[in-house]
Amino acid sequence: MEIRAGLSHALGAAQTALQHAQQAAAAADEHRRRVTDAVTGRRRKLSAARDQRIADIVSWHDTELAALAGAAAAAADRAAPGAAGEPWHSWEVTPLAKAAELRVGRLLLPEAPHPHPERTQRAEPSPWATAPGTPREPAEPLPDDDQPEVPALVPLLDHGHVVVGGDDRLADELVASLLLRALGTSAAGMVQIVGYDPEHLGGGLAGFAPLATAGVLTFAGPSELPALLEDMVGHVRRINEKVLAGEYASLRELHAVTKRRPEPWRVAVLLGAPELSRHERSQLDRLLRTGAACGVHLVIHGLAVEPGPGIEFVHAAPGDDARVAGAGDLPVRLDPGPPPGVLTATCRQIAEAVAAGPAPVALESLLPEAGQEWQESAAAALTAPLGDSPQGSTVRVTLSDYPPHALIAGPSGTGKTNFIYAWLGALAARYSPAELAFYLLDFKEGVSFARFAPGRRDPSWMPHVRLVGVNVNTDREFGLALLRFLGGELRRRADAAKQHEVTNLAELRAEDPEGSWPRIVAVVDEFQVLLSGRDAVAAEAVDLLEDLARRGRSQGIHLVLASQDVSGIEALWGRPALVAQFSLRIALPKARRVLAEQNNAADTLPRYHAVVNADSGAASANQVVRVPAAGDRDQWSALQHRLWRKRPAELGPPRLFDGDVVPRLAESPDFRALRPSESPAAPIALLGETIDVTARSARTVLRRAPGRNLAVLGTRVDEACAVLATAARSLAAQFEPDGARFSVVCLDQDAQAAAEALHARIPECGWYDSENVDWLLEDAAAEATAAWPADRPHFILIYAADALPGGKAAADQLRTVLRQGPERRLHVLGWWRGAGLLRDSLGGHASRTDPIGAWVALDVHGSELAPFYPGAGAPNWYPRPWRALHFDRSVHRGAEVIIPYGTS
Ligand SMILES: Nc1ncnc2c1ncn2[C@@H]1O[C@H](COP(=O)(O)OP(=O)(O)OP(=O)(O)O)[C@@H](O)[C@H]1O
Repeated sequence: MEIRAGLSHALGAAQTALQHAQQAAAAADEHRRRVTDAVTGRRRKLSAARDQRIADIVSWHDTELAALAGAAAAAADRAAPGAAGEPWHSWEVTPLAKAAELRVGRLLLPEAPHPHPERTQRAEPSPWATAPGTPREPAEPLPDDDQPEVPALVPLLDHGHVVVGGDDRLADELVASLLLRALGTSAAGMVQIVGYDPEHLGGGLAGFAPLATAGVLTFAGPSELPALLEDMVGHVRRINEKVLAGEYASLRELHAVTKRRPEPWRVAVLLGAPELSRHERSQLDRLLRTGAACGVHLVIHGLAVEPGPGIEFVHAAPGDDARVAGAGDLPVRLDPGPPPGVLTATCRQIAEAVAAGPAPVALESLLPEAGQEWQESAAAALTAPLGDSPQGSTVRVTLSDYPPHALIAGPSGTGKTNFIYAWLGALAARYSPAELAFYLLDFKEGVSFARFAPGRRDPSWMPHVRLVGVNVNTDREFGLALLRFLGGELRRRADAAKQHEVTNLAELRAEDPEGSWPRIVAVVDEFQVLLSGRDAVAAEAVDLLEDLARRGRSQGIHLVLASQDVSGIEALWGRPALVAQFSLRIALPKARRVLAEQNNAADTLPRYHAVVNADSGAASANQVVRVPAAGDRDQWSALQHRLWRKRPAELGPPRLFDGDVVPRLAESPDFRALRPSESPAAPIALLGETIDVTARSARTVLRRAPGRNLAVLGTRVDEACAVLATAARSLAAQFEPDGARFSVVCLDQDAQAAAEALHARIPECGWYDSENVDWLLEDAAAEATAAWPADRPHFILIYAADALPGGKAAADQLRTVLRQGPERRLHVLGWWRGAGLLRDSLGGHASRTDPIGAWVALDVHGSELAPFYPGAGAPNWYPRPWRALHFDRSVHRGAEVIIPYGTS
């Protein structure tokens, strides 16, 4: 029992223990299941989070890379804009403000990104600013074409040199690309290429051949490498010395500071070379070191070059194997060479532009700032800029005691007139009219100086201009008149100088500060017309010129003589003393003889340039200047109006003498000044306008004295009628009504209308023709011989006096009137249709001619006038349309040329 009881107890305990154990096992199971579940869940979550994170990172990476590639492409665009980087299919010449890097191919980036289109387009905010980890939309792949392409660029112009190695064909294409892009990014002619291609004799640059015609491309022969290198080294030396001159470190810097580019880029293309000598090698190294600062660049293929600063190495190879040293290890895919069509067309275009010359510079560049005009004093000199020299410095021209006068030469069309405009404009803007006066004469046909005077379209004038003569090619007397006038002014100045005991203008001005002593600049364009021929006009002109040139220098009178060709002007070269005074010489392209004999600078001048030489043309004094365009009407009138508005109130317009214009009596100052008076003792008959610096009328005075008749000689009806009408109208203007008697006799049908018109203009004027002229003559002859004094003057105007009817009786009466009338205040103003016919009226060959005290000859040759001209000779007169020769015994030593007034 005990045992049983013991067993059963033990059993019970065992069962309990089992139960506990089973419970514990179940609990443990449960725990294990829960833990397992939790692990699985956590793992799933983690991997989801990881996936998300990875996706984010990939997306961020792609976007950043794309943005960076975009930024790189944009930077490349900026570094290589336009023609420097544009693909060939859309390529065109685009001159840039500064040198750019040049595209040779594209960089192959390590992982081609697939950016989101909006992101790559977006420039701001910078992709750098975005924190990593920010969720991004997944990148979408784009078609290949839209991927930002990052070009491979190499610097050349203003930076350094390029050495190309590798595949020959690809290297040639690459060199062609570089050169064309360099040409296309600069102004025509600013990149000059020298080719050295001993293997293919220029074949490597064949496409550029059109440039050779314009001198933009030259070739050095196989043996000429030393000369080529020497030449380039020479340029570097010269540019360092003269152009940079210690002031700038490089042309690039000079350009950045001054905005000027005085030298072209010179690119030497060396395509293969034999072994270089030590000297050649050192020249090459010198260029590689120092050339770029002076715009001398080398493009080398087939020649070993050590790496160095500023030297870019390109390895030409197909596919992805090309490399550009500047881009590190990145593979480069090279562009194909330029299409032949593009290459040839571009080269032609550049050659044409170079041949056409540089674009003109604006007149503005010579003028002081607006508001700064008229600030200079002309006491010592007149100085003005005329433009820039090719080296970029401003070229100034001075007129003073030395050099006092200028000689300008340039064949037609080379810009002589333009040069004069530019010079006068630059002077006029600096010196006020009180400091400077211009007298301008143009012997060429045309009206080039007319712009300085008021015209119908533009009422303004250049305030400094006192006289403008245009279309004076047949009126050489006008040139003479100007020289005489200047001679008078010279005397006035010399007298004043003597009075003040001074020797030149600067001193005179200091002694006489209140006086008006402007410097005078007298310009005579095509002055050879004045000096041509061996007549009296030429002789007097040369004498006057010589005197003016010699003495004018110290009195502030400066002569500027211009001509298409000074070489043949005998009157000039025959007088070495005269030529020597013209020490300022200005030669336009191809001008002959204006510079010294050995000085050929004008032969090679480009268009719109001039050689200015202040030392009588000695080569050492040459200054080349690029002349701005001053011919443009708009630019000119802007300047003229600006100065015109500033003119002093008392300054009137200049005298304009236009040889093509018939003057009008109503506008003659002398005619307008005539007033009627009681009984003028010396009535004035005006005859026409003199060819003079002032608009003066020629006149003859019909006082009571023998010989005071006027004869008009010649067959030209209109001119003869014009002279008679002028005389009659001017006489009539001096008398009260009834103060004088006028009779018009018309004996020529052709003059009828003019005679009638005159008759109608003069009140109470008698009219006679062949029917009743006998009455008048009878009356007049009686009057002329009467014993009683005449109560008033009587002017008889006879049209065609040689046609007088009435035979001998009438002729005698006329002779009596001519001989005796003037003393009785009876004056004949007659027109004879020839000098011989007048002689007949006076009584034939042996008769005296003194009843004709004054005459006006039209188409009558000088020699026929001898009998009416005192002394042995005949006046120098070759008839020309609407001009007449006037002579008045009582006042003239020689005859003067006049212009009849028009009939209106
Ligand atoms: N520096 C310049 N820049 C731009 N154009 C110019 C320049 N010089 C001259 N020209 C132009 O060239 C042409 C000829 O110039 P210009 O009339 O001055 O020559 P010229 O030598 O006086 O000829 P000509 O004796 O036949 O009158 C004009 O159309 C003028 O506008």
